[in-house]
Amino acid sequence: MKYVIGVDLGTSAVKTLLIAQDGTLKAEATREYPLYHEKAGWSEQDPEDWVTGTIGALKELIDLNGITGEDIEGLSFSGQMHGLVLLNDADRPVRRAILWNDTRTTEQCREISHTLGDKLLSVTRNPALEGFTLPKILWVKQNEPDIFAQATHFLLPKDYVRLRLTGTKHMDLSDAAGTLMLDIAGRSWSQEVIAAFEIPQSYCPPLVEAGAYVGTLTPEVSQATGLSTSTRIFAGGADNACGAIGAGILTPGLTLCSIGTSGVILTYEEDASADYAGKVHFFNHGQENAFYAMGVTLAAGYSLSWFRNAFAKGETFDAVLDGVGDIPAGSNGLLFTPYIVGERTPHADAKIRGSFIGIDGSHTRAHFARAVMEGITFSLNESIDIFRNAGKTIDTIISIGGGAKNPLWLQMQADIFRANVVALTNEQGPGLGAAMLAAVGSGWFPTLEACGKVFVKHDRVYHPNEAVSGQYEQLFRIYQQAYSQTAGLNHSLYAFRN
Ligand SMILES: Nc1ncnc2c1ncn2[C@@H]1O[C@H](COP(=O)(O)OP(=O)(O)O)[C@@H](O)[C@H]1O
Ligand SMILES: O=C(CO)[C@@H](O)[C@H](O)COP(=O)(O)O
Repeated sequence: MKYVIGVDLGTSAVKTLLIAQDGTLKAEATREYPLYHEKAGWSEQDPEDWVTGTIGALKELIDLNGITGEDIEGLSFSGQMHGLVLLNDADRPVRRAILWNDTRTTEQCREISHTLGDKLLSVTRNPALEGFTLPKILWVKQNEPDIFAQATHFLLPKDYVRLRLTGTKHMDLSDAAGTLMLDIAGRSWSQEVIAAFEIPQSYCPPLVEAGAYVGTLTPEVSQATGLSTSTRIFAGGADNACGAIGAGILTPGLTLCSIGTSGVILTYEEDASADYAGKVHFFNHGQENAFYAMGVTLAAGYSLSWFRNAFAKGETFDAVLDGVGDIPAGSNGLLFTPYIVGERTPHADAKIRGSFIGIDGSHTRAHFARAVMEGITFSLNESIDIFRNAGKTIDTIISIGGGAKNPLWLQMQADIFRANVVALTNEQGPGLGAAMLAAVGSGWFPTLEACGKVFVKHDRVYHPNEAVSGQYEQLFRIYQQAYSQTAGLNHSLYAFRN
């Protein structure tokens, strides 16, 4: 039997999937790693943790499943986007990686917007947001000049892991799109952008397609994992591009909802002509010559994880959500805004923070848990609103990520989004997309669409309940007022955060 492996370098953990030629999941292995929040708004990881975790998970995948390295034909990656890994000339990180959910760079974003003016949107197709990579490079340059002086080039998280596994250095277009330095339509580094901030061309790695063959494992990694040096390694893509591939979002008309640490609503774009005026992100897809637009809720699953850690430590998500189904839509008047690390869509605001509004003496922990789920889903609905207002039809949504594990949440998505929500059997998120890139690269299928027909399997469809949807529509209009009603208070409280 032949297999491919998908490696999903997530924010909370690296997940490795062993996938057979019929698309079935044969095994998986995961390694978690820590996040460092030294100051409010900061979020960092140690790239060495990613490498150790990936090698450990790959070894477990091979060791425990009675297969040999030679059985694995291809391996590819999906990675958390935007994280800055600054490297020296020996290809070693000069500091910890600054992640996508780190919001220290508001000043640098202002500088980028001011310097590039209209060019920013026309070339990079995105506004300057704290999470993107270019502002992080400028932050290190301005705040840690001694460290910056040691750096000679940069990579994104999964590119660094791939470098350590294969010894080859690349960045794929779908991930490069999130640096704010790529000419998205032209599919090349924007000379205008990098020159404007005096970033030498040599800082930017060679660009490849997500499906490109990039090499084989080094003998050391082969020995450490049990994988063979004959396994072909393919570049891989940004986690949202891979999530879209793994959910079969490969043709126009399809929409994805992903609730992982962050949450996204993503729609397929067959060319770069759509213009959302920067209200949503616009990036290159992992499928060649295609694109996608997406709105991002920074703390989607993270809000529920925070709630569990703060108020139900040690409990499973199922235990935390116990009783939530008995509470009516609207959590008996309790509303939650999931801005606990700032927000991106539709309010790009690093200083906003979350609220519970309408706390009543009768509310129990289950009301709070339901309000958290509803608030996250309302936030995602803001992105759906943007797409619908731009003329897109959104009637069917494929739902993935940890949030898709709970049937109640899937029904809530259908009710709030007023769309049919499709769950996948064996939902594996971006890791499956990475495995599909490896399967196509290994010659198992001629195209990603052909692979999707075998690998992506639909499960139950959740239809909106008209009465509940009507209630949620009213609640959503109330939710939409919460940002402007709480922004001033939160901005004043900013000075009191550590
Ligand atoms: N059984 C569950 N029920 C509801 N939500 C869940 C469940 N399991 C995980 N989640 C949510 O999914 C999130 C993790 O999703 P995942 O896709 O694994 O994250 P990432 O890849 O971003 O690290 C958690 O933060 C949690 O909010
Ligand atoms: O910043 C973004 C997208 O722009 C995030 O979606 C990251 O790519 C990480 O996502 P998780 O899968 O860890 O939630």
